[in-house]
Amino acid sequence: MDPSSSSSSSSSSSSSSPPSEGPLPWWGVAGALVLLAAALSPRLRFRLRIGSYCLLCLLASALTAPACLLWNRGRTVRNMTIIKNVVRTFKYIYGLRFELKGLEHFEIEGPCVIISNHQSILDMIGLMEILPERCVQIAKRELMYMGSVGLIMYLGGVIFINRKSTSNAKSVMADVGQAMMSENVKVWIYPEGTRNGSGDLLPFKKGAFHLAIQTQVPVVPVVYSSFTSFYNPKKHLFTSGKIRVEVLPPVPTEGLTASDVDELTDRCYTAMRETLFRISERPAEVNGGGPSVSH
Ligand SMILES: CCCCC/C=C\C/C=C\CCCCCCCC(=O)SCCNC(=O)CCNC(=O)[C@H](O)C(C)(C)COP(=O)(O)OP(=O)(O)OC[C@H]1O[C@@H](n2cnc3c(N)ncnc32)[C@H](O)[C@@H]1OP(=O)(O)O
Ligand SMILES: CCCCCCCC/C=C\CCCCCCCC(=O)OC[C@@H](O)COP(=O)(O)O
Repeated sequence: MDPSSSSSSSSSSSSSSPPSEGPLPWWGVAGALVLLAAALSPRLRFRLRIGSYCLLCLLASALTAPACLLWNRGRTVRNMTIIKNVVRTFKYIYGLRFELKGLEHFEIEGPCVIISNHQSILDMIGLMEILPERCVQIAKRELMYMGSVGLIMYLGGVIFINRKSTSNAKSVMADVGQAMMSENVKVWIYPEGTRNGSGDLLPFKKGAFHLAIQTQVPVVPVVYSSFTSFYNPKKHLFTSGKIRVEVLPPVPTEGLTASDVDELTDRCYTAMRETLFRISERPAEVNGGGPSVSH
């Protein structure tokens, strides 16, 4: 019997008979069950999607940190360019599309204080979509302990404050003011002081406005449209979506003093709230603006 024929016969017999139908490996079964459960359960689908985002941030941070260290040898605002280019790819993974308006208002020589509304941890994608060069953020210090994400924030020059201690926060912000001027750095602050997914604005904290007046630099308001059409943790909603971003004209602070903080805060709050309602296609409230400063 010709071995080739026997092999061909065995191969023909093997090619004619269906592949051996052994049981699925355990991981195949587990994966199939997760996918089935996710298809059936919005809550699970939401948790898988937002969990993948957290995992992506942790992994991307762990991989970007060595690049920052090799390229820029430590903590410097120059690392923000590397971080920005990495995070900007996330929008493709989650199907987020940005419509940008007013970027020319970022073309400011020298430092400024940028303020924007803050809706969720997804804001990092919107932040990096338009982040100008040499711009760092003010963050709650708890974020420093978020593993590789905390490390990458540190390397990018993020300034950590203790929100629970006004005196500590004020002294840190005073140091920020000096660094802004000496190192020609812009500072991005979320004046609401916390995430707010309501589709409206929380009353503004005053630190950003004190900082701008103390350094006599302009305040540049930035507004992101409401995420509620595609992201709502309470409804386990997290799909793809469009985000309108509008950079408003700089608000000058030359000649202003600490006694002008409340008026400057109100002016920015009102302009941002009107913009938020407009770009989110939400009817403006009949009774005008809400409270602008924390009481
Ligand atoms: C490669 C993959 C990467 C994957 C990860 C992606 C990105 C990571 C990398 C980089 C991006 C990092 C982005 C991080 C974003 C983090 C966002 C946050 O953490 S938001 C929360 C923290 N931020 C804030 O809280 C800012 C807003 N808060 C303030 O500005 C506050 O004013 C404050 C300074 C914290 C003080 O807080 P307080 O509650 O006391 O607020 P008030 O404003 O009411 O002030 C009380 C009182 O003090 C006076 N005041 C305030 N500040 C000052 C000042 N600087 N000087 C003088 N006086 C001040 C104020 O006027 C009040 O007095 P009065 O009522 O009499 O007027
Ligand atoms: C080894 C320790 C590992 C820790 C695991 C951490 C798990 C989460 C990991 C990554 C999450 C990605 C987050 C990207 C940065 C988000 C910045 C942000 O938006 O923080 C919220 C803060 O603005 C306001 O907080 P609050 O609304 O006041 O609350």
